[in-house]
Amino acid sequence: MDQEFEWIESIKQKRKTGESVIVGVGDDAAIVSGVAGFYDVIAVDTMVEDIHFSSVTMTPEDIGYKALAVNISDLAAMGAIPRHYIVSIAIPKKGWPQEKTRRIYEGLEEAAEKDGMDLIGGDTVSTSDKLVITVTVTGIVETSVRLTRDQAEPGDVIVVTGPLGSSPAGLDLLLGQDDMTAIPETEQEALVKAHQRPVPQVKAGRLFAEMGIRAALNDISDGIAREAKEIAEASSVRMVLDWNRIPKPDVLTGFPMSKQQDWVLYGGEEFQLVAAFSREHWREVCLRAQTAGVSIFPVGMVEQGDAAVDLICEGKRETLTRSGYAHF
Ligand SMILES: Nc1ncnc2c1ncn2[C@@H]1O[C@H](COP(=O)(O)OP(=O)(O)OP(=O)(O)O)[C@@H](O)[C@H]1O
Ligand SMILES: Cc1ncc(C[n+]2csc(CCOP(=O)(O)O)c2C)c(N)n1
Ligand SMILES: [Mg+2]
Ligand SMILES: [Mg+2]
Ligand SMILES: [Mg+2]
Repeated sequence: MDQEFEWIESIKQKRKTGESVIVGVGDDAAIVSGVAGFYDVIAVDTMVEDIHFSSVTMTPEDIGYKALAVNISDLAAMGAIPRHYIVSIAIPKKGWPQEKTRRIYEGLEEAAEKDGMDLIGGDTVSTSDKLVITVTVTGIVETSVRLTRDQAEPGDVIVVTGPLGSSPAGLDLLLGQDDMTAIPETEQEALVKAHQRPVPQVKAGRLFAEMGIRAALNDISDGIAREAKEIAEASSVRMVLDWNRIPKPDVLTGFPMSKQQDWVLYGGEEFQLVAAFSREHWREVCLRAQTAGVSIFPVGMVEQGDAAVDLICEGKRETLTRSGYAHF
């Protein structure tokens, strides 16, 4: 059998694809069915070896899992129901034998399983240097729903769906960048897991979509400081965050404030959602969240003013000048 053909056979998902896949892996392109009353939602994110992961920080399974999870997170931030994914992979000529690369697909399938996503296609090429994996995802959202970054209004409450800081702290642990030996082993493992296996907040996104309320939603890929700034700019509002209210792992609170802020505000790769919505919906959001098993933490308020992010911390209110992770 032709080697490339054999490779494609080996990476096809084991689960049978759903009924929406009319033509899946194996032809020139995929064909999927549409859904009446819904729009298609499409996103793409790339992970590059030694930028987003290294042999020290992630196993091949982790790489696959995370490459899809970060994309599902963008669907969640639009309130979408995940459906399909397409994988483009550039494999270095050295250091990535076929069996090791195939393990990436084990991770991809693991991330796909929870939301019943189907692999519908992809591309495989070689590269002279680092491994690059690009995943495109599709989902659907009700045509009436618009959970975009420009939806925040003065008076809104700002919430996040989970603790911040774990993933960057986990990365520092993996890279041995800080003396974190004081942290108990099980807690260390939790931080590392948050980095390697982030959980996209699909249920939380759907909660806002199903409620049908006005809300600005963003997933936290580059740190809350940057994601809040994106909402501030798109909505022309001032986002005011209260440090004490931002949920963070207890084990981080013993570190110097500047280190804590590096992790919690600027670290990123959390893949929690940050949302701004009217205070009049606060009670209903909380009730629905409880029923759905979604966590909601109020972390600040939206005010009128120049597009900026203010932080209230240790009795002072200051406009944040630093941003989160940036590639350039
Ligand atoms: N090279 C590009 N060409 C076309 N559109 C792009 C390109 N890069 C980013 N975009 C678009 O810009 C917008 C913001 O992209 P960005 O990647 O910052 O969002 P994100 O995926 O939420 O963040 P992150 O990549 O940190 O997870 C999206 O609409 C995205 O599709
Ligand atoms: C080995 C290694 N070194 C550094 C980092 C940190 N890092 C890389 S990309 C990124 C932001 C999200 O990227 P994007 O904006 O492309 O979504 C962060 C915080 C890592 N994950 N692994
Ligand atoms: Mg992106
Ligand atoms: Mg995003
Ligand atoms: Mg993204």
